[in-house]
Amino acid sequence: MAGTKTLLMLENYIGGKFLPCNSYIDSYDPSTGDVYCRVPDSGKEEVEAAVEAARAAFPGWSARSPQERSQVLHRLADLLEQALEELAQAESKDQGKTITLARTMDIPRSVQNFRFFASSILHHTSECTQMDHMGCLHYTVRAPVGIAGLISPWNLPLYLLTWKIAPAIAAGNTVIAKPSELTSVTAWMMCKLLEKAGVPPGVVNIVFGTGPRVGEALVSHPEVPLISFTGSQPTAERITLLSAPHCKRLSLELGGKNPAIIFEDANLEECIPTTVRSSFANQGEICLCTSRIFVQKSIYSEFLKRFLEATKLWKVGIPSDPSASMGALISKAHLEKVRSYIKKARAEGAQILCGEGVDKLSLPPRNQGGYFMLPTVITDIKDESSCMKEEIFGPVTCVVPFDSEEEVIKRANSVKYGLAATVWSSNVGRVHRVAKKLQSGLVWTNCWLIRELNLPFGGMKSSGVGREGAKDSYEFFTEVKTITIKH
Ligand SMILES: NC(=O)C1=CN([C@@H]2O[C@H](COP(=O)(O)OP(=O)(O)OC[C@H]3O[C@@H](n4cnc5c(N)ncnc54)[C@H](O)[C@@H]3O)[C@@H](O)[C@H]2O)C=CC1
Ligand SMILES: N/C(=C\C=C\C(=O)O)C(=O)O
Repeated sequence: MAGTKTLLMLENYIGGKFLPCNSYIDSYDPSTGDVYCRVPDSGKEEVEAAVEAARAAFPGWSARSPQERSQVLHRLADLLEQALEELAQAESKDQGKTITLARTMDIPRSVQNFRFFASSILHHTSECTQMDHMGCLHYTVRAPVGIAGLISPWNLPLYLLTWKIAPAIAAGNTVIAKPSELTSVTAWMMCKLLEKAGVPPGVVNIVFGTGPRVGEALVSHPEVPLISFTGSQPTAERITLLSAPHCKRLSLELGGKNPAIIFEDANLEECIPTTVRSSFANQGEICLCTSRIFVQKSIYSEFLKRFLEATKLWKVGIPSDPSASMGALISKAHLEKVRSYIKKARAEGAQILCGEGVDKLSLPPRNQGGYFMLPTVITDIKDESSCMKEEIFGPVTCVVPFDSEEEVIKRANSVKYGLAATVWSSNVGRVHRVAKKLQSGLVWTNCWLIRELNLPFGGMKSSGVGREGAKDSYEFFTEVKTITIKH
């Protein structure tokens, strides 16, 4: 355990108060491998306190009008925006991502999440049907469910946490959120803004700590009727199991093994830089990242040559370097896991064309213990290989050739995941046809990660259960009732 003198010490935020914890976990700076922060190691006791606070806050918060709640969300968005630079610096240090990505994507999107749901909550309508022959009118009303349990991962820390908190409180719920123990700092910083934004005590409670301790205490608590989770599939299975005795409502956003399908008529000028980005953005640690690139045979050699050239320009640097395209991976354990996939691929006879084990990484002496690796491109690999089947969640992508449309759809669909696919072609008919046949909750054609927050976001098959977005999140975070009036 590290000495505590110079370390950043986080506290839980419960009932509008910062509260210390009995025990703490070390949190590492991924760019150096040094402990720099200590995170509360909360458990059942803290969840109990948070439930009490959330329960007490619920009647007042849920009774406010959507307009009143919307104003609070707008104020919070403004305060986050004012603190953008400070939050971006903190996110980059805590997660290992580049400062540029934190400044241009993570924190702006966190701000947008509050603004978006502050607006969308004002525009929902309910349903009404007539049954004149029975002299009846039927209509629906929606009400917040109660205390929402929100569990978020380490890859897009504030971005994904706010994507859950914003719709939950906009709809009138109170929440208990548990960020990843690996990246808790920006959630704690946001807590400092809640009172000023006008969020009443107990509406947003944040308990820090590990999944098995505080995560499970939250999921198992009988007074938390709904859980929204983003993370890995094995954890989702555990959450499902623990929620089953209480019949909880679950939203599960899980992993992907996302294909990019590149047809011979693709615009390679646009396709290549976008596919480099979709493979390696945020060190490949986004569930939407491309990890299987299928290229039509007639352009395979040209694509591979140009893709490799572009990948080699994707600069790995320390997170604070504004010219870096990629920073450090989240943890030593994760770096080792990602490297193990490359080892396996090599042992199976695949070719590693660039990156890990091929090129040399150059880092300042202070960062030699950081969790860095180069973007890695694998080829000559079989569809059955674990690199082509399992989520690696790192800067590794496989490039393989295909012949026909029918063949590539079958191969793209041949994994257990179904989250996000990209299709590159200038043939509009083909683009529609292929998009429709892919088993994927999201299909981007001739682009990647252009988000329309109104529309459903989520995966098929093992990539998840449920959807998030304006209407979908509203429906998840509210209980619907059908009322019949006989007149
Ligand atoms: N969005 C995604 O698709 C993500 C996928 N992953 C995948 O998962 C792999 C493992 O990463 P992890 O950090 O271990 O993901 P994870 O699924 O274990 O962690 C996500 C969140 O769940 C919590 N958690 C863990 N165990 C829990 C439990 N038993 N009950 C309640 N909450 C629990 C964690 O503390 C964290 O807040 C990655 O290598 C990657 O492949 C990881 C993060 C995000
Ligand atoms: N859920 C994830 C990304 C979501 C992105 C978005 O909503 O735009 C993930 O990487 O886990």
